[in-house]
Amino acid sequence: MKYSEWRKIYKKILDDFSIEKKQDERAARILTDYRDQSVSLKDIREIVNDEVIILGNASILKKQLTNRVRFNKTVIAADGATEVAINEGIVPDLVVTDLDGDMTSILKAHERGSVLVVHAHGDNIDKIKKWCPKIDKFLSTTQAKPFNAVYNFGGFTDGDRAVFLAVEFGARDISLYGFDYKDAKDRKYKKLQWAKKLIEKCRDKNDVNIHHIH
Ligand SMILES: Nc1ncnc2c1ncn2[C@@H]1O[C@H](COP(=O)(O)OP(=O)(O)OP(=O)(O)O)[C@@H](O)[C@H]1O
Ligand SMILES: Nc1nc2c(c(=O)[nH]1)N=C(CO)CN2
Ligand SMILES: [Mg+2]
Repeated sequence: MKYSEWRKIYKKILDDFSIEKKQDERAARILTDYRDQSVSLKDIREIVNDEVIILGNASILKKQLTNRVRFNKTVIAADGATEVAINEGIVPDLVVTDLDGDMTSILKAHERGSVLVVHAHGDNIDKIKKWCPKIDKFLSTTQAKPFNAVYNFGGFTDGDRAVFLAVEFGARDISLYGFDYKDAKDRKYKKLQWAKKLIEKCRDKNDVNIHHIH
């Protein structure tokens, strides 16, 4: 999604969650301290196939992954879903994270070959400073205005950002495991309602198939 289009949605999100844009921008600038660790867009393009599986972190995920035959599509884990995937012996091709999932599992996945997509926002600056030095290579994203090698493909939560990223890199058919927008409370519930709305928007704008696996 172009930033000119995302900006209108971003304004509504800033209002809805009382997020300070200036802090999001500050976080994005801090990511540039790690620019020598950048993964190229070409690397991401090679990873994302036509058919993609995205793992969200709803409590149903574990059951959905247990006893499944291994996937032969691109697998993208959204943050906390990485822990469930790794415990089931699945190494995601990509992990989309704002660094508040289980970092031991995320770093383990990275050691085993997962490429990380690290998102900066005003409320994870400490986590960026703590974890980015420990990551070999990653792609940087922001929800504010993109610049240099800090990208914005659209999306807000780790899960819907994974959908926007997949579509940006050519995915046409996306299966969502571990997505249950009602399975949370308070601020997290509100975030999941945004995730749902944004995934629908992404599907309608790009005419891609998105299946929720139950
Ligand atoms: N019921 C659910 N509970 C948690 N995550 C869900 C659920 N359904 C879908 N998801 C997706 O899985 C993603 C990863 O979940 P995780 O629990 O790691 O969330 P999170 O790191 O707190 O999310 P965020 O940082 O995006 O708020 C979420 O960003 C969301 O898009
Ligand atoms: N500033 C800010 N940005 C975010 C936040 C958040 O809590 N604060 N949470 C997100 C998804 O969980 C994504 N972006
Ligand atoms: Mg997260």
